[in-house]
Amino acid sequence: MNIGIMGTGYVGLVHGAVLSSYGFNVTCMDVDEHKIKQLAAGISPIYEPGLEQLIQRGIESGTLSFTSNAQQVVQTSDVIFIAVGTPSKKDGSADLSYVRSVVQTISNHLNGYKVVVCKSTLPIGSSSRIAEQLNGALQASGASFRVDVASNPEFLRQGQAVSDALSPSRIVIGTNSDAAKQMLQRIYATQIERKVPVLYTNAETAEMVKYAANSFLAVKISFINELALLAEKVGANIDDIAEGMGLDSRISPHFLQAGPGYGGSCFPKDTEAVVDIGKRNGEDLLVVQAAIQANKKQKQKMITKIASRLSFNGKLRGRTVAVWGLSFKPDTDDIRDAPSRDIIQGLVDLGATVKVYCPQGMRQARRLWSELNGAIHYCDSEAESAANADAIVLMTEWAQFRNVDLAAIASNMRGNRAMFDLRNMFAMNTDVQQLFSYYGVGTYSEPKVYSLQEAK
Ligand SMILES: NC(=O)c1ccc[n+]([C@@H]2O[C@H](COP(=O)([O-])OP(=O)(O)OC[C@H]3O[C@@H](n4cnc5c(N)ncnc54)[C@H](O)[C@@H]3O)[C@@H](O)[C@H]2O)c1
Ligand SMILES: O=c1ccn([C@@H]2O[C@H](COP(=O)(O)OP(=O)(O)O[C@H]3O[C@H](CO)[C@@H](O)[C@H](O)[C@H]3O)[C@@H](O)[C@H]2O)c(=O)[nH]1
Repeated sequence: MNIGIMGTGYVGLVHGAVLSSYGFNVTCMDVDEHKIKQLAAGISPIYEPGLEQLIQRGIESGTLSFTSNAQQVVQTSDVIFIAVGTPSKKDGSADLSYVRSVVQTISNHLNGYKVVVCKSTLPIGSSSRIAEQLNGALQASGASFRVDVASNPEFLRQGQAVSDALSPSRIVIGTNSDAAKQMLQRIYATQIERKVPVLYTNAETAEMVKYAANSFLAVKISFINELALLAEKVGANIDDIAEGMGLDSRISPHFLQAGPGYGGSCFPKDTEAVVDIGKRNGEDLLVVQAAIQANKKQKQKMITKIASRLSFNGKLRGRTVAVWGLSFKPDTDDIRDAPSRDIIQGLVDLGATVKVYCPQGMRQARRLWSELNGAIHYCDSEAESAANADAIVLMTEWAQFRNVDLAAIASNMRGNRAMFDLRNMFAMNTDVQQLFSYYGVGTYSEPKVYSLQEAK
């Protein structure tokens, strides 16, 4: 079977590489020719553990290829996956311009029966509209064939995308077409044999499962983050609270890690999009709206917390803050909607000198946060960023931060040597807490008064 994938972002690339490892003939297509050249040379444009090796193996075995020739992909594929981005528009609704463009491209080149599979996260009803558009055009042109369209949302997590695609938590197949269903069963045969649960439903339900899952997880995070703020006030410990709650299997311990707020390429845009879909259908999704508001508040609270411990007259002029971690989570170089962006902006606005270090996120930050160039200083290591700093803000829980020589780092800092551990990485480590004026999230700590000479 020949599989075409339109869009080589996270989802297209990981999915394509995994399918090629199962022996399918996969061609990945993208309008970004630079990306295609890189990929054809076996270079992954994104940092994702295991992905580059998988791409190289696919190329070597001849099952994976890359092109910017859409016509060739459409015409040689039995199944075409749509995996282009669906970012947020300013009003929160999903920007479907990439989807529209790719559907038009598919429509222009159709030459026989195919199954078109929507992998992108799409507003409810999109797959059916795509089917209408494609089949309407075929009918108008007098073609003697039709296409089937299925919704097959993706649930992979960045940082563990390859293993998630190899062993997904579930496969959701939304279609009324038996032919499309059978084609997808063949594609996922390996996972189905391994007893991965499969949900067969209609396209609208499949599309909504994706928004429901992401917004529920976002609600869970905002819930624990709000309780973390309260825990700090009342002398309770949020990590213990999360453990105590999570031991109830109805609640589950997952996604109860308090932090600086959720970010990334999915939760922020998908929560906004589902609220927009609700409004268009006359339903106010109040719980999701509250999660979005709480997430904004959380980031602001982190800025206020840092400023209240470090500031002089509410300002941070003269203070130097080292930020560890820019990516929205560890093991990815993705900085889309990362909480670090808003928190760094808040610190810069208060006058702080901000030095940043991230194991993988700095290349993207230099490129995408150009407005911050000049306002922040990029460093080559944790130690360089913290040298002579008043505080470290641990923004993202990269595992390597556990292995740095924190005693040496603390000895090169100044003032009260504050550590704002926004991921509670060292919340159980009393040695680390003795090296710094330590502040976790949702962990009670006595306010410490900044004791060094005030900034000029
Ligand atoms: N990133 C994730 O972890 C993740 C997980 C599950 C679902 N999703 C969903 O999958 C979709 C893709 O997300 P992503 O993060 O992989 O996207 P992305 O923004 O990283 O990449 C999209 C790619 O599509 C390409 N593209 C745009 N227009 C095109 C066209 N007309 N033809 C061919 N290629 C085109 C772009 O050049 C880009 O390389 C989104 O709807 C997203 O919500 C993402
Ligand atoms: O207990 C938690 C768990 C996560 N986060 C934050 O939530 C965000 C998202 O994390 P995660 O869900 O691990 O990353 P993503 O790669 O964005 O994956 C989510 O978004 C994808 C795109 O839709 C889905 O496919 C995945 O199932 C869904 O988990 C990150 O900023 C995390 O730091 C927390 O603050 N606390």
